[in-house]
Amino acid sequence: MGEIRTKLWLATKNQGKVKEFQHFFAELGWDVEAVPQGAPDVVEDRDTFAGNAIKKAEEIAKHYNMPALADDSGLEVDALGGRPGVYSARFAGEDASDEQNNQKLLAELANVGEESRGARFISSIALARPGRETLVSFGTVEGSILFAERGTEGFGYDPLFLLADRNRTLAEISLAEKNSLSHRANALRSMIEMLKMEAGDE
Ligand SMILES: O=c1nc[nH]c2c1ncn2[C@H]1C[C@H](O)[C@@H](COP(=O)(O)OP(=O)(O)OP(=O)(O)O)O1
Ligand SMILES: [Mg+2]
Repeated sequence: MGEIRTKLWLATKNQGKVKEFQHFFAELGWDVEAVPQGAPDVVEDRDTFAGNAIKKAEEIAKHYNMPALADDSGLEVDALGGRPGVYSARFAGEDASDEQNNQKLLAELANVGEESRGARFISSIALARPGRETLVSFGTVEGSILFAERGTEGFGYDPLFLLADRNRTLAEISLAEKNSLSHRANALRSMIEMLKMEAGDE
C-alpha cells in the first residue's frame, strides 16, 4: 500500500490542543499542521460547541482552500447549571488566562460540597473540506472539580478536573493517557469512524 499523506490544517491557536492533535494523528500517519499565527481570527459567536467548531473549521478551510479540523470545547459544572459551557475560555472575562479562569471557578464553587462538584468536559470536532459537506462529532469525559489545583501537565482547567473513578486530575496524567480518554480524543475517534463510513459508501 502506498503511503497516504493527508494534509490538514488544525484550525486552533491553542498550543495545548495542537500537541494533543499532533500526538493523535501521528499514530494514524496523517500530516497535520497548526494554522500560522497570522491566520484569520474566527469570531466564536455561536451558542453551541458544534456551531463554533463548524465556524472555525469552515472559515479556515475556505481561507486556505484546504481541509481544516477545529475543536470547540469547554467545561460543564453541575452546580453551576452547566456553566461555563461554551463560554469556558472567557469565564473570567475576554482574554482571560487559564489561571484566571481556574481561580474564578474555585471562587464560584467555594461553598459547594464535594458531593455536588460533578462536571464534564465536552468537545465538538468539525472537519471542513472544500466541496464536501462538513462532518461534526462529539466527545465527553466525566469527573469533578477539586478545591485546589493538582498537576502540571495539560492546559486550561486540567489541574482542577479530577477524573471519575481514579485519583488523578487531567494534569497528573501523560499526554498519551489523556489522548486515551479525553473528550477531545473521544470526539476524534468518532470523527475517524464517520470518515470510515463515508469511505465505505463511495
Ligand atoms: O482538555 C482540556 N483541558 C482543560 N481545559 C480545556 C480542555 N478542553 C477545553 N478546555 C477549556 C479551555 C478553554 O477555556 C475552553 C476551550 O475554549 P475554545 O474556544 O474551544 O478553545 P481556545 O479558545 O483555547 O482555542 P481555539 O478556539 O483557537 O481552538 O475550554
Ligand atoms: Mg476559542
